Amino acid sequence: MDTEGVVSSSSHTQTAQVKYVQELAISGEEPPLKYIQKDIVNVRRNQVTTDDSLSLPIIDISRLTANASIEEKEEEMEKLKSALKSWGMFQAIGHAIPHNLLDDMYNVSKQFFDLPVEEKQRYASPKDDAFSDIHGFGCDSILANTDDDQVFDWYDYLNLLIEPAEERKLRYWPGDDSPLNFRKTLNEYSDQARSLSEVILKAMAKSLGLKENDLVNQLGDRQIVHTQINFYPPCSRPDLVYGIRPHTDAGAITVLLQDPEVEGLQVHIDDQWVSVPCMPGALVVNIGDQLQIITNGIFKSPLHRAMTNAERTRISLAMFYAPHTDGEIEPVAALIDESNPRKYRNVKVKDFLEAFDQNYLQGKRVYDWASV
Ligand SMILES: O=C(O)CCC(=O)C(=O)O
Ligand SMILES: [Fe+2]
Repeated sequence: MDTEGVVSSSSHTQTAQVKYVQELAISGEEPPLKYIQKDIVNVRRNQVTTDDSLSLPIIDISRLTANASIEEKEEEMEKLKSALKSWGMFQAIGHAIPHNLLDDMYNVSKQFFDLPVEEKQRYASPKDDAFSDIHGFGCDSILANTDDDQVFDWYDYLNLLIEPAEERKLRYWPGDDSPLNFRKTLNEYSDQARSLSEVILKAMAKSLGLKENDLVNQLGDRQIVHTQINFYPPCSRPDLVYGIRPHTDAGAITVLLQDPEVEGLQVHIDDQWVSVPCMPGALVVNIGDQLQIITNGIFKSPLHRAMTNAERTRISLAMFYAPHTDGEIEPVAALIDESNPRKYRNVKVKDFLEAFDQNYLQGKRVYDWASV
């Protein structure tokens, strides 16, 4: 057994010492020790709930837009607010993104991971990138800040910075020839998902009694948009590994295109893990830590995780929206009052992300670090 999860190869890229999970999965053998999570043996704490009354809220975005009646808007905004206060996550239906674009995005993502490893390695992540600054194709084992005790998650990824457009690192972007139309599809999808994120941020602001643009403005005009396409091959022991360990997202808001058929996402609420069902055509939206800070803790950045299974590969595509790393964030003044005193201090985004990286690897949450 390869206990390090890493083999030597004479690859022509900088990432010579990597074994991708996709390759490990081919043998069908038990996962290497390096992937066995220490906390997962605590079966009771890890089990997913059987309580049917706990199901992720569904928000109809069409009821939040100009075409909806005032009553519809108010009703849906209340639902949105309550979903974000308790779950921090919801399924978005009735959004304007055509379903065939979602299918196309899923298909080009799948086609990318179907390419031979040597071809994907042309876009491989450099080994020395910090966790929150990874670009390109990779897997856990290439993170520079993983030490010997670091347990790896059972997934490979493609991580691409989309905005600001002038900061794109196109050398990590698969071309439009292989997979066919990859860039075109990603550009179309990211444009539409960006508009959706703004519709949602505006509705969130209004639901909190703020002006429509108050949250959008917090992200600034140089907001960071990046995508992470996650590829989870089957694992012969899904009870021992995480696809992605329990974590919160660092940014402001995340829009997730889930696999249309294979479940795996779970969210933590009321001390229980709840499965997020596949809803073809829907997008899963969640708050990240920075919006929890900006909303002075009113909206919750939910703990979530991705599980694998023994039979089927699962793919998901997350779009993360966050303030630029040059900026600073703090709770919106109008959300601080006697009943909800200021919870977080003013923090530089750069410092926040550094703290996020350290906390992530230790399985801790970062909001404590930002507390007043
Ligand atoms: O695969 C999923 O459903 C979740 C992915 C995720 O949480 C992430 O990329 O941050
Ligand atoms: Fe996440």
